Amino acid sequence: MTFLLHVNDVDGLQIKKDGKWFPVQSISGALVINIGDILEIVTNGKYKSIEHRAVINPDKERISSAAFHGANKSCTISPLQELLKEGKARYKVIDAGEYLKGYFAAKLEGRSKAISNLQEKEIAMAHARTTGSLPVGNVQELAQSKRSDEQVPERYIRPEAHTEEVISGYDSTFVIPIIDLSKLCDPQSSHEELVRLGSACQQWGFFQLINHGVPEEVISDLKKNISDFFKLPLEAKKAYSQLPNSLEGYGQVFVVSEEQKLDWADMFYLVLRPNESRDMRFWPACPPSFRTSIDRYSTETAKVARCLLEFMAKHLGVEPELLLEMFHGQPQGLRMNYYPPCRQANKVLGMSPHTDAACLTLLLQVNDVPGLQIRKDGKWLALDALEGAFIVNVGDVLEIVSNGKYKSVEHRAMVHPNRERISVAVFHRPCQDALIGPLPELVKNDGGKARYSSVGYLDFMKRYYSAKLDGRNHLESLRHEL
Ligand SMILES: O=C(O)CCC(=O)C(=O)O
Ligand SMILES: [Fe+2]
Repeated sequence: MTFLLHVNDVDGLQIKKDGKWFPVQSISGALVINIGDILEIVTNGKYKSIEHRAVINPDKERISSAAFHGANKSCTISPLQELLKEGKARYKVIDAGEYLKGYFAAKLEGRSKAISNLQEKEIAMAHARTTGSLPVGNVQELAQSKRSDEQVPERYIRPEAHTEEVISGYDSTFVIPIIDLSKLCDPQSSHEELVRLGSACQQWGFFQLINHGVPEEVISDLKKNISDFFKLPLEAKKAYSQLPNSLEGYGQVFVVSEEQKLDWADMFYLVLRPNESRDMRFWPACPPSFRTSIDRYSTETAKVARCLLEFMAKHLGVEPELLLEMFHGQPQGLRMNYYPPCRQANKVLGMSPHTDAACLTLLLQVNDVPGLQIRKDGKWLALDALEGAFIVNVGDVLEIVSNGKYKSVEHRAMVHPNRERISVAVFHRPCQDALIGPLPELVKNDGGKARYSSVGYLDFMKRYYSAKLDGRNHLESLRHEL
């Protein structure tokens, strides 16, 4: 937004309207306010950034003063998510710094080329890649409609699902670490447990968290509500279906092309924190206690995540505030994953190999059906979830922020031949305007070597979704060769 002041009350400003130039008659003492390119993009084109120019007065000098209110150079510019609910994104996502470069380079071409270049022409696919998922059929329904001797559709057949070696966690060298939060909090045992926590994040990227302090009934209420929700008739669940261009609600994630192979699962995603970003339309009203149990679970898991981040900062040797300020308001999302049974379980995948984008994920197995596998030394390791423990894993953001000390590890989910499997993950992410890059303290300790480029969080997420099916490739694209 620009505020223009006519310093000596001589007019000369003209704006282009419907292809013609119109003079602006200034009112003494008033400011002329105009919308700039960034606001046009952010409002998804609802507000207009209009071309204007200044003409010279034959007799009088003219002086004006403009105050520009711009975007922070480190943020990412894109249409506001809220405004995309009913429609398409009309502009691409871009870093403010990049945008300004394009702006000055194209400055002399009127309505800056920078903004026209950002206008989306063929938006449907591009946008599915950044935020939404292409619609695909409901897998629970598909599974129920199949006779036992019927083949699953070709799009679900994954030859790679069972060609790689899988080891199960009975060999003690392959048991993922167990971290005790009560020991971390107890001064007597804290140091020793902190060393174990650090080593789990560095060597494994995964651990199971016990004695985490989340009341048992908070967990059991949520588990019961989730199981009951997925038992509802399809129509009742579909009341919460994802809208185009959004991941929130009931549907799928990561489907970005019509050719792509599909996962044998349905998903339900909700934004939980900060509280003001909750969209209650998507919060199931059935079972009746569901909303309350999600809310309580959200509060409790956010506490655990904050506590873990503080200990991780301590282990990394940085001021906890430096890490925590990226997570101001503790943004949090929740995903329920429903994997129907599949007679050809050994031919399908519940969830393709991926890393989690967020900083820290807390995962619960809702029923006692195993299926999670993590990549360890080039093999897949099947994980045995401990009753009552959270499976915690380091996401991409934490790998980057820790300058590569902590590892974001690939994992996938398998399907059971005759039992449904349900899991629920809470993702703790940085604020929308955070710049994702290695913490300067850690870079300093690493002899000044930043192992990753810094990018705005939204730009990072765009890369994440578009590279989703390539395992860790989006992370590799940010990694510096050192
Ligand atoms: O269902 C699982 O065990 C894994 C789920 C998962 O990795 C995710 O939701 O990101
Ligand atoms: Fe995951």
